[in-house]
Formats: sequence, structure tokens, C-alpha cells
Amino acid sequence: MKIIKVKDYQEMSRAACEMILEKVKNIKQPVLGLATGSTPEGLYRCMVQAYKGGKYSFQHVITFNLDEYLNLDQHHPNSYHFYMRKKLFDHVDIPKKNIHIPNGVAEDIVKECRRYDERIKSVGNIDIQVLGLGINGHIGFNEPGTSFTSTTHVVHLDEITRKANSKYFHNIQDVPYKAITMGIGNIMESKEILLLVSGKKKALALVKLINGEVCEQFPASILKRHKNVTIIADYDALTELI
Ligand SMILES: O=P(O)(O)OC[C@H]1O[C@](O)(CO)[C@@H](O)[C@@H]1O
Repeated sequence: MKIIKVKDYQEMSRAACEMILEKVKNIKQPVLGLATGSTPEGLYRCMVQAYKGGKYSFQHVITFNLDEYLNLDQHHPNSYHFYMRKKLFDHVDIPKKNIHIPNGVAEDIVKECRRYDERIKSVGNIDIQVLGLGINGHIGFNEPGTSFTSTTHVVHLDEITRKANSKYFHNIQDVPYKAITMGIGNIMESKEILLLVSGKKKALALVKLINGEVCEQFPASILKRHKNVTIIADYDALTELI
């Protein structure tokens, strides 16, 4: 794992954007794996700026999001469909047909999971997968204990995750109990992985990832077995390591 140390959230976002734009520039049909949450918001702002600057087009880009809450309407302001439209898709020229987000309101959710896996495979897997780090080590919504070989599936959200994400809802009772997420197996099949870590609240998780053993109780630990992982971490996230 390569670790890039940066000053703060802004530098992290800019460095991540450069890596993404490099793919957008050099790959004929780049497949980007995208995350939600607070971590990648700055990255998306930088991507929008790059597009508005006129030097980049995203018309040839294909995207796959990691996850979505179960039974939350796609127009609900807390859904990841809504988040992605507001933060990125409404502001750049990625064709709608190239955008993929798990459908958390699908009638047959098992079929939806298989459809998602097949769609990722059909484009030759993800070129670069952006990840945030849950304070409990989750990647996507793969909570502690998830099998390292899992494909897209439904998860029961950990109370730690519901509490962490409750800041976006009116209160914790409104946070869904379940979500649909790409599995750890899907993530590991990505050709390259970009893990973004910012802020003191992630410092302990980052130490555990770097110094701990590879085990399913800490999902992000599997990234040590991937051959092309870059971590961009800011000083606050690195406080326990320096
Ligand atoms: O970036 P945050 O808000 O700290 O969340 C960490 C991770 O947890 C999730 O919210 C759950 O998928 C991710 O979207 C994110 O990468």
C-alpha cells in the first residue's frame, strides 16, 4: 500500500482528483468506482471544477457507486442517488446510461444484487475504486464480519455506522437499518483502489488498518492484499502514526 501524506482535507481532495483525472484523460472508457459520505465531497467539488474549467469531459466515463440505503426512495434527500446527483452528476457530463447505483427499492433485491455484479463484470471491472474508511473499518457498507469474498449484498448496518451517519438525518431513528452494498470481493477486483482518510476521528481506524492483522472483523484490512492501493491521508488522520 502506498501512503500519500497531505496537510488537510483540501489537499487530500485535490490529490485524489488528480488521480481520477489521470484515468479520465488516459483510459478510453474509464470505469470509476465512487463512494459517498463526507470524505469524497471535496473530490467531487474538484471534479466539477475541472469540468467547468473546460479542460475535461466525462462523456466517456462509466461509474459504479458502492452502496445505497434499502427502502429509501431515490429522491429522498438522504439517499445516495440524491447525494450523487447533487454533489457530482448534475454538474458534469457523464451520460445517465453510464451511471450505476444499487437500487435500494428494487422489488427483487437479490436479483438486483446479481444484476449489479454482472453489470460491473460486463464492463471489465472497475479501473479505480474510491473508498472512504468507516470508523469501524467498513468499506462501502461492508460491516465487520463481512466475508472477504462477498459480492453485492444486503447488509444490516452496524449501530456505529448508523450513529456516524445520523448527522445527515433528523434523528437516529430515521437512519435505515439496512443497505445494499457492493461486496468486498467486488472491491478487491478493482484494478486500483484509492482510500481517502481525513480527520482525527479516523486516526484509530487508520492505525488498525496499517498495523493490524488482516481479518474480517476489520474489513478494510483486506486492502493489504490488493496489489495497487493508494491511501491519501491528512495529518489529522495520521496523528496516531507520526
Ligand atoms: O466519509 P464518512 O462520512 O466518514 O463515511 C465513511 C464511509 O462510510 C460510508 O458512509 C458508508 O458507505 C461511506 O459512504 C464512506 O466512505
